[in-house]
Amino acid sequence: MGYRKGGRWKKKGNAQRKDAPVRYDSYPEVEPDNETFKQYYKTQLQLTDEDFDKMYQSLKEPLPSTFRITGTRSNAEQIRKFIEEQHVANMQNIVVDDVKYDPPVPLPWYPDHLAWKIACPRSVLRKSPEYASFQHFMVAENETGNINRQEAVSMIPPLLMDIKPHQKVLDMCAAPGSKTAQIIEAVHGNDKYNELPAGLVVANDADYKRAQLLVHQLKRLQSPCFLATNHDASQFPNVSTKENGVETPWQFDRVLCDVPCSGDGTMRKNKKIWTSWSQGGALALHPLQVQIFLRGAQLIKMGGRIVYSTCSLNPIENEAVVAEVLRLTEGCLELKDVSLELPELIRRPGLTSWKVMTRDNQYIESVDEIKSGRVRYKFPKSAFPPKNAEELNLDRCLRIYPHDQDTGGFFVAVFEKVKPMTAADRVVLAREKGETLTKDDIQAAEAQDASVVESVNVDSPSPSGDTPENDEVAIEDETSSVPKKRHSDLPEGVPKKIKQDISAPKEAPFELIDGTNENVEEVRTFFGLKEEFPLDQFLVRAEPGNKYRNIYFVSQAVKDVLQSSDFGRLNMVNTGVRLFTRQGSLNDVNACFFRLTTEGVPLIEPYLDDRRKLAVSMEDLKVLLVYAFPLVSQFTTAVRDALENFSPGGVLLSIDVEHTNLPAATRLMIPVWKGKTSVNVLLNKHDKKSFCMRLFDEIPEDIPDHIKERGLVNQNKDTPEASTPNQTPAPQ
Ligand SMILES: C[S@@+](CC[C@H](N)C(=O)[O-])C[C@H]1O[C@@H](n2cnc3c(N)ncnc32)[C@H](O)[C@@H]1O
Repeated sequence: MGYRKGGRWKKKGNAQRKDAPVRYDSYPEVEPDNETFKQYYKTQLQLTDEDFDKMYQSLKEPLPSTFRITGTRSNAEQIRKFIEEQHVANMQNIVVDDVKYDPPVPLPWYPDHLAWKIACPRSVLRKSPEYASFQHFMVAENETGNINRQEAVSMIPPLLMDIKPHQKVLDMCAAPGSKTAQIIEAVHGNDKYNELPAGLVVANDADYKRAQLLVHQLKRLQSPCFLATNHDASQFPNVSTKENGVETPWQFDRVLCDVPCSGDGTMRKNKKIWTSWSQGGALALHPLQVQIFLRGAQLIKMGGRIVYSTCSLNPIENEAVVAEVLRLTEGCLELKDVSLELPELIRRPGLTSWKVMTRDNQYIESVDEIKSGRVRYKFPKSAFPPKNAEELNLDRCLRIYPHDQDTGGFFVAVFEKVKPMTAADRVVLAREKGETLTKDDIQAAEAQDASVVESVNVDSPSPSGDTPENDEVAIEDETSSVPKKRHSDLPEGVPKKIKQDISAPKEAPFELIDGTNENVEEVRTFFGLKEEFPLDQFLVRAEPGNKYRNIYFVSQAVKDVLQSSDFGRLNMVNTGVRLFTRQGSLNDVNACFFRLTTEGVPLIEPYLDDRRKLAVSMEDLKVLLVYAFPLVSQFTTAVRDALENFSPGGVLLSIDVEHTNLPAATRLMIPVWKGKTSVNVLLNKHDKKSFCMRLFDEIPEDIPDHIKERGLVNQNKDTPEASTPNQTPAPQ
C-alpha cells in the first residue's frame, strides 16, 4: 500500500513489472476490469464484438491531456503560432528509450486549431528536453490564463450551443467552469479592442463551494457579463427584468444542462469507477436529470437552443432523459440534427432501444416486467424506452466513444424551442401581438410551469431513502482525478433534491452606483475616463455602514438583473470585473485613494486618456519586476523624470515587448502604484514571476520580512466580495 502525499497515492518499493496489468499511480490497487459493467454495455450499446472490445480496451488506457487556447483574447492566434513554430517544430523526432513520440497535435474538429492534444506519458516529459520545455510553457500559460487544460469531450457542448456574441446564456450546472469559460469567450465574440463586452452568462451550481471554485476559475476571463448563482437548477427562479423600461420575463438565448451524472465515460481518468460502478447511480440520478433539463427548457427563448450533456455512457441518463423531456414538453422542443456541425468530430447515433438491469443482472424492457410492487417503485418508469422511441429521432443524439478519437466517453443532444411552452413564452408572444399582460397574469402562469417540473417526482423512486442498488453516486469532478461521492450531500442517498449548503456565508449586498457617486467622480477625473465609458454600470459591495473597497463594472444585461424587482429570489455568488480598488493610507490628500487592478486593465485601458499613463522600456520593466519595491531613482533617466512629475497614486505603464519570447502580446499594460519615493508593480505574484522568468530569466526578489510583518501584504485582501490575489502592496 502506498502513502499519501500532495493528494496522490504513491507506490512504495520497486517500479512495476513490465508484464503486470496496467496500474495507476493514484489507485495502485485498481484493476481496470469490471465484468458487470462490460456485460451491461455489451447489451446496451449495440456494437459489434470487435468494436466493443476496442472500446473496452480504450477505457483502460490513460487519457491524453488536452488544452484549449483561450479565445477572447486577441492573442490566441499568436499563442497558436508560438506553439507551432517554437515547440511543435522542435518536437518532430523525439525518441525516448527507443520509442518515438509524436509532437502535440491540434484536435481536428475544434475550430481554428485552438485545441490541442498531447499523447505522451509523464515519464517522457521528464526525459525529453523538448517535451520538458513544452510542459514548462504549458504550466506558465495555464497560470496566466492563456491556455485552459480541458478534456476534449468537455469542449463539445459549448461549440454545439452555437453561441453568438452578446447573447444571454445560462449554464445550469456549471462548476468547476470549463464549459462556462468557453461560453464566456463565445459571448464576448472576437474581441474588438475598443468594444465593451455585452451579454449575460449566468453560471449556476447547487454546491456553494463549487460555485466559489467556479468564480475563482473564471476570474481570469474578466467578464462583465458573468454572474454566478447558487441554486438547485431544477428550481432555478423566475426573474423579470426591465428591458427598455418594459417588464420582461427572464429568458435565455442558449442554455446548457451539463447535468450531474454517474460519470462512467470518465473511467480513463477517474479510475475508481472501475470498482464502484453499478447501474444504480444512473437510476438514482435520472429523475433529477429530467427535472434540470425540463427547467432549462422552460427558461429558453422561442427559437433558442438548449444542449443536454453527460459524461456517462448510460442510456438511462441520456436517451431516456431526452425521451422523457420530449414527452413532457409536448412537441415544443425539437431534437436537432447536428450532423453537419463539427463535421470532423466522430460521433455515433443515439440509441432508440435499451434495457434496464435488475438487481440480479436480468435485463428488462418495461417496468411492467417487475412483478413485486416493493421492487417496482425503485425503477422510474421513464428510465425505460418509451413505446414511441422510434418516432423521437433519438438517433440525432451524439454518442462519443473513447476508441473513436482517443477521448473520454460522452453524450450530447441539441434542441431548439419551436413552440411556446411557458408563461414567459406566452407573455412574449402576447406582446408581439400587442396584448398586455399584468405581472399577476405572468406569476400565475409561472406557478403552473413550476408544478410541471415538480411533477417529475411522481414517477421517480420512493423518497424513503431506499435507493436502487447503490446509495453512492459518483459525480464528475473536472478538478480531481477522484470522483466525489454525493451520498453525504443527500438525504440517505436519494438524489431527489440537492440539500442547500447550509455553510454558505451571507454574501455582501450588491449595490449599483453611477456618475453621481463621489468615488466614481474621483476615479473618472484622476485616471481620465473618456466620455464613451458608461458611468452607470458600476457596482460596489459592502455591508451597510462600511466603506466599500472595490468598484466593479457589469454589462448592461447584468445591470438589468441587479435592478430587477425579483432580484431577491436569486442566490447571487459573484458578478462584476473589479476595475478599481482602495489602496489604503495615502498622505497626499489631493490624490485618488483608488488604484487600477490588473484584471480590470484590459477592459478599461482603451477608455483612459493619457494623464496617468507612461511608456517605459524593457530595462525599466526589469527593475520593476525584479525588485520588490524599486526606488524612483533606480529607473532610466526619462522614466525617473516622468515618475517624479506624477502625484502619488495609480499609474498605468505600457511596455513594448515585441521581439521578446513572450507569446502573448506585443504590448504589456501593467498598473503600478507610485509612492513618494518608490514604485511597485500591482501584478499578482504568479504573473510577476512568470513575466520575470520568461523575459529576464530571473526570480523576483521576495517581499522584505519587515514589510510582511507590518501586515502590508494583506492590506488589499479582497474578501469577502472579491478574490483576486496577492497583489503586492505599496509602501509610500
Ligand atoms: C458534470 S458537473 C458540471 C461540469 C461543468 N459543466 C464543467 O464543464 O466544468 C455537474 C455539476 O452539477 C452540480 N449539481 C449537482 N446537482 C445539481 C443541481 N440540482 N442543480 C445544479 N447543479 C447541480 C454539481 O455540483 C457539479 O458541479
